[in-house]
Amino acid sequence: MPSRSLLADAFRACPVHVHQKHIEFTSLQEIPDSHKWAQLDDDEQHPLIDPVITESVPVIDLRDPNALQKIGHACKTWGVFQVTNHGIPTSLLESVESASRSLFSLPIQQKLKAARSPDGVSGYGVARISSFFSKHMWSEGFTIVDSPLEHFRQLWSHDHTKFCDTIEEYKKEMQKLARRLTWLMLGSLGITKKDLKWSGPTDESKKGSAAIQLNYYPACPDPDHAMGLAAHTDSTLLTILHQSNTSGLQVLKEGIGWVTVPPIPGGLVVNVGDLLHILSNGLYQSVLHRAVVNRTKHRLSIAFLHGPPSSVQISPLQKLTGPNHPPLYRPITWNEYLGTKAKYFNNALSSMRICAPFKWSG
Ligand SMILES: C=C1C[C@]23C[C@@]1(O)CC[C@H]2[C@@]12CCC[C@@](C)(C(=O)O1)[C@H]2[C@@H]3C(=O)O
Ligand SMILES: O=C(O)CCC(=O)C(=O)O
Ligand SMILES: [Fe+2]
Repeated sequence: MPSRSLLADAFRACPVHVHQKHIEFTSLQEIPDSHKWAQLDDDEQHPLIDPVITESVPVIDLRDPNALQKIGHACKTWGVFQVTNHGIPTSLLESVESASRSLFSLPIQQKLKAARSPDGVSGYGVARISSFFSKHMWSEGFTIVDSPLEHFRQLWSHDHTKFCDTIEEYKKEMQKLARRLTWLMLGSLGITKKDLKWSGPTDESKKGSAAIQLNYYPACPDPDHAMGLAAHTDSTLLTILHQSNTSGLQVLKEGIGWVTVPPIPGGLVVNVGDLLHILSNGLYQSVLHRAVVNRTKHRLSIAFLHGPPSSVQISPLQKLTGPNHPPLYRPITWNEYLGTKAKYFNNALSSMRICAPFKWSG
């Protein structure tokens, strides 16, 4: 594992102060006004779609000989897909889920010992994007960048080692899968390792950076007026999400509305992130998604946020630009992009556009 990644420096210059009292969700019989959102299904522009009667997010078996082409199609049309036969052992997914469950079950005072600082990236707290909303979200999060040792020692003074080992193993396996998926996603656009200067296979400094986000959504007495995690795109190349067996993830499909991504046994959700959208010069969409909550069941999700080495400049790949397709975005590093996102949130991409968007044909 690389010692300390530059990603930890990303928010030093743009601290996020979220003025939110930490509450014990489970003790509440009704949602307080601070957490009450407008009726979620009232959005006429983006209605909620029943996945049984409409299209659903593609499920791709990585052993399928046509996986490359199916992945390319999913990235262009949905910006998200689920993968099966991905090689991550079920036992590891269960261990990381169980570690997350233990973490969020701790008393609030204990969790706050590992609270994320306003200018930090790692630790316990609300989602960074909370500062953009007047209402609070019905969730708790824990972000891991680099080693979780110090925070885990504060949470569990005696048995933190086993939780650290689980996270390290998860990071190692997910890193491999993320690199494989990146090549499949870029490969279906005709991009090879030669086209990407920072793609060296072994050099530590060229390995992508990553963060792990543990999300916990307690059961909620009024789920239609609560938001687990508000609509956002991920500031990554790609995100791999494991969700516990309760549904809650929804993605916005253009021209259709919010579509639920149901948990499937052994499946992992893969989102196209903003940096892959930039690399692909707009061919792949970074998917807008959100998490809703459930009246009786709590839900956990574990996101592996995969990015490039944090100091590498990301810009539209030369092979995907030309007279009819000029570069849509200026070059930017992952760290700079996280700063831009912290400032402009869902307008971050448009803030770095250098030419008017165009439609790709085909
Ligand atoms: C690498 C990162 C992406 C992220 C910000 C972070 O530094 C670590 C947490 C990530 C996360 C997870 C929940 C949703 C999200 C929007 C947020 O508030 O924190 C993402 C951030 C992102 O993708 O922009
Ligand atoms: O919990 C989910 O389904 C979504 C989580 C998510 O979008 C994230 O962690 O970035
Ligand atoms: Fe996300």
